[in-house]
Amino acid sequence: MITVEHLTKRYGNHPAVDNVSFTCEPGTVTGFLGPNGAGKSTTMRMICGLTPPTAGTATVSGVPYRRLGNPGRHVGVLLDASAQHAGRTGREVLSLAALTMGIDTREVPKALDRVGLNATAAKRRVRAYSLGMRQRLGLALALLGDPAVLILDEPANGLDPEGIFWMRGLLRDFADRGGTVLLSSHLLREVEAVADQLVVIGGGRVVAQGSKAELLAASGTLVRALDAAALELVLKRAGLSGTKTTDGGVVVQASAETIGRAAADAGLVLVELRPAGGGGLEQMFLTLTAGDSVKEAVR
Ligand SMILES: Nc1ncnc2c1ncn2[C@@H]1O[C@H](COP(=O)(O)OP(=O)(O)OP(=O)(O)O)[C@@H](O)[C@H]1O
Repeated sequence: MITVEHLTKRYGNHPAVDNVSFTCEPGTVTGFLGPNGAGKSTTMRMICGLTPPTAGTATVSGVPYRRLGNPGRHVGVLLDASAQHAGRTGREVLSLAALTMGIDTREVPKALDRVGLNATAAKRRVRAYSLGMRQRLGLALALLGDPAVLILDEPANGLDPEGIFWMRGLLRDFADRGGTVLLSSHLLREVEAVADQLVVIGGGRVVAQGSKAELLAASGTLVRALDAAALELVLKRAGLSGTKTTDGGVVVQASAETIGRAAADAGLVLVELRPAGGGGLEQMFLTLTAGDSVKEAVR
């Protein structure tokens, strides 16, 4: 269980994280989504006691991270895949961590095997690892203490499609066995496939949160017309704000009927009018992070 209450971090006058609250329950994967600079890493660093918050609190299994005795046995953390000592081999990295956590070093080969690092890779120095291999090593390290909670910042970075598929399976299995996972990403497709819950952050603030199903259902209406410029004009005249999609549609925070009537009144031919949720999480993400008016609409 992770509980974040009113977490805030200001750098000078800049609010990197602004009054962020959410919980991650056992048995679930929570996707922590946001564009670059949204405040994901800063939030995760605060949860892990690495960055002191300006205000607010965060607990893991009911306790602030810094007060956890032997934290690696409670929570597995992967914040930066390149944080490992480049001169050590993968096996050395895990062996040292095992000694620190009081774990039998005979667990190390199993941990390497679990993340798909073979005996040759285990003997290589981390500086020779690809980013994907570093992510795998970071995951092995996070899982080594058999924790109940995983906190992973962009763990899919550098993994190939097969690696991403593998990681999803691993996280799903971890949650299905009662674990709690908080997983950040700016690549929405990655999270869509594995998360049950979503927290979407933009400009340091939570702009949407809830179950994936709820959020997709509440993501507005996608409309497309033969004449895109005329549609824009009609929406503007009807006082309907929208966000353009990359393929010529518009996502509008209004019902299909409202949009359809406005189009009919103007004699506009629509070629598509449907809940935007069917277009996937990416559309919702674009909508939610598009502008303040839209953010207000989802509060
Ligand atoms: N140590 C720092 N000093 C000053 N500003 C910072 C510091 N760390 C982060 N920031 C700022 O806080 C904001 C949030 O950054 P953060 O790294 O948390 O975002 P993010 O969502 O993790 O994005 P990314 O995926 O790009 O890392 C950004 O505007 C960033 O420039």
